[in-house]
Amino acid sequence: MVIKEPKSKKPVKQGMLDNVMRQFDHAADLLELNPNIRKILEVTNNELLVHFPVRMDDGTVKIFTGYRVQHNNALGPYKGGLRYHPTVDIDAAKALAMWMTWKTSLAGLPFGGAKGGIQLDPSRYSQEELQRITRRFTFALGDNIGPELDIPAPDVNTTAQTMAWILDTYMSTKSPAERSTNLHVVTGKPIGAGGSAGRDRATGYGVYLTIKFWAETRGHTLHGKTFAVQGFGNVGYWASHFLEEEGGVLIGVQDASGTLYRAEGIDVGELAEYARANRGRIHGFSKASPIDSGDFFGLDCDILIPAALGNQITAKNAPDIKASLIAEGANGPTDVSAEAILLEKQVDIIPDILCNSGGVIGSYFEWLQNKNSEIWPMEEVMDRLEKKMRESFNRVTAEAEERQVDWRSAAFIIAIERLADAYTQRGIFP
Ligand SMILES: NC(=O)C1=CN([C@@H]2O[C@H](COP(=O)(O)OP(=O)(O)OC[C@H]3O[C@@H](n4cnc5c(N)ncnc54)[C@H](O)[C@@H]3O)[C@@H](O)[C@H]2O)C=CC1
Ligand SMILES: O=C(O)CCC(=O)C(=O)O
Repeated sequence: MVIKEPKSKKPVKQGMLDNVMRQFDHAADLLELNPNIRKILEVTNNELLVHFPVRMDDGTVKIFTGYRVQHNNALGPYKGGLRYHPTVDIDAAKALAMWMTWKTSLAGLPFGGAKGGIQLDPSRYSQEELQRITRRFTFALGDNIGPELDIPAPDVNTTAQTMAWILDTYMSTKSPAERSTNLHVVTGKPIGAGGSAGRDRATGYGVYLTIKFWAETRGHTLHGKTFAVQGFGNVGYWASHFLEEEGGVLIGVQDASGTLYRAEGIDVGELAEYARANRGRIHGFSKASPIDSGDFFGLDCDILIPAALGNQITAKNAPDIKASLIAEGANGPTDVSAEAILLEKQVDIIPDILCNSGGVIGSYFEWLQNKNSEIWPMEEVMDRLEKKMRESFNRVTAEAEERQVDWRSAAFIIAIERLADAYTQRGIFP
């Protein structure tokens, strides 16, 4: 199924914002979405940009720029990660916040969508500096975040530790009575600081589950299936770990430091151990061969898992892709023109808002446990996660079948319809 150009004539900007808007427009056209609801959903509710000073280890003061975009909260508090990366800007935050709105809606969660972060390269700062940067950013965000208002979580280059610093800083601004009841201001925390069992692996496990469901749908087994993963951080590692457990063979890996290939398979645990000792980088791992980064997406494998940044699969490299499945661990890894090429080639694509939704579902479980003073065991978290992922996957494939559209369009339609119902039932658009 080829994605048609949207009817609306907006200026075409390169980048993730253009991509998510085109995806939205396409689904809204298919749905014949009420034009008033369309107007609401195509804009963000709030966009916060903060500049804040931080003292560096050498005593100098540096000014940083942070962002938090709150796209929509019709279904519940704003929810979404914080990214620390040089490419973070207002448009990136807007695009990622919109994807969060569709993702939480599709998953049937009582959340809206937000995203943010800081424009920086974390590899240039010490841990102490990153802690001070995070604390000053949290202070600058002030009461624009909150457990019932906007709940951040980890994303690229932010971790459970980052969330713990945010929690601690946020708490320090509250009265003693509020301090014990605000643990759910962030999710993805370390377990000892109120985190949930399983949130660390929830996104990668969800990616693996959708691949497993895909294999069932197509009548395949995962045993012996070859896969390549771009990004060997939280999402890429855990997705690879679970796929390997099921008999999948990792033949290619790319991260910001390099690209590796081994036709006979790369041991996921060994590579992870190497990366852990090498500041998270895979470069220099001796049990696989370094290859040219431009050859990564054309690797001969069954499954490709982009689990790094947006707009990685483009019209330039899409024709080279040999995999029969793309499982989008990352947000927005495939641009609209690449998607048209891939669908024409009959490559299956599990869209990001479905494929990587295990993370925010895991975050919802953490938020619920904090709110209700509960602690769930790992098994319960993983069982509930699997149930929710299966429901979402089945709904998307059934909608796609019924409407004869691709999986991304079906996922967007389900997500937008839920939001449209919320606005209609509130009586705003009788
Ligand atoms: N952490 C989470 O729970 C969730 C993350 N995601 C998405 O998954 C993707 C990855 O996130 P995380 O694993 O959390 O981040 P991470 O910071 O743990 O790992 C990012 C990985 O991407 C690699 N990378 C960065 N730039 C690259 C480039 N130009 N080429 C190749 N590799 C590059 C890094 O080297 C690293 O291995 C992002 O798109 C994020 O938005 C989506 C849902 C939830
Ligand atoms: O866990 C969350 O709240 C959001 C994670 C995230 O940023 C994402 O799903 O893209």
